[in-house]
Amino acid sequence: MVSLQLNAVCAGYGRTPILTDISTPIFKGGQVVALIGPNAAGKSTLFRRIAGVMKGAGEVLVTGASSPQAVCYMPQDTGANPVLSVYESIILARMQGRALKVKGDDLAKVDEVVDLLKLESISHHNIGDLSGGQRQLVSAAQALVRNPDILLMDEPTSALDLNRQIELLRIVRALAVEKKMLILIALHDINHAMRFAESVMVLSGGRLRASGPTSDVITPNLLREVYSIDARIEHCSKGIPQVIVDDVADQP
Ligand SMILES: Nc1ncnc2c1ncn2[C@@H]1O[C@H](COP(=O)(O)OP(=O)(O)OP(=O)(O)O)[C@@H](O)[C@H]1O
Repeated sequence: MVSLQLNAVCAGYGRTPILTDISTPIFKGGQVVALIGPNAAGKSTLFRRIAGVMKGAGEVLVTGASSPQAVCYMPQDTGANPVLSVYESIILARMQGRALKVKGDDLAKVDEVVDLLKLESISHHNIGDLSGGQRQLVSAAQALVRNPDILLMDEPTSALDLNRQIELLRIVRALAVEKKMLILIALHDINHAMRFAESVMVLSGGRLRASGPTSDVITPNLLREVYSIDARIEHCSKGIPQVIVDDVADQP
């Protein structure tokens, strides 16, 4: 099974350091890990560093991967050419880094993902004609179709309506369990983190403020220190902890 551990990881842009000394426990496949933190905390930068798009000091240790292209980074929006159809853009994502000949099992995988994310009705539409939420679902499809061992999803629900947010996160969680994938998701919605992630990493100012089981880490104290809000943890009718925000905290 795949596993990921960060050891004193750093990264920056030019001479400006952004991430400092990030070390984590070992995260194993089969789970969802939420990455939370305020704007500009360094969440996307950390994903780029894990995906190998950025270099820096420290180690990103991946073991048990099934292929050399174990890690897939899903940006918030699809970068696909606007004149491609949805279906074509998903095939191209599937074929990334492989021989150009599309085989039957590639098309079967594309069909599976189109079906999973309910994209049939728009599969022949051009990317340039889609709504923001539809583009975001195509970005998710482009990531899932590659069947990575480790999937880094950067705010995958930011453009989706509430129903589709829950639907996508349910699919993601089921895939993590079923395919033993390790899925890291950057989220601004703490309640989604509490509902769908076993573990959480909290970034603030480019440093790891806390990490561990979601219900242990997300507390009123942490929310006050990291987000400057006064909040309580209540439980929904299914018994899942959820954050109720009372106010913006007084600044010290
Ligand atoms: N390409 C870049 N060149 C220079 N600085 C950058 C670049 N991308 C991001 N930064 C800076 O790095 C810092 C962290 O940005 P990053 O996008 O990683 O934060 P984030 O936690 O993902 O933020 P958000 O929640 O707002 O999406 C910010 O100060 C940002 O201005």
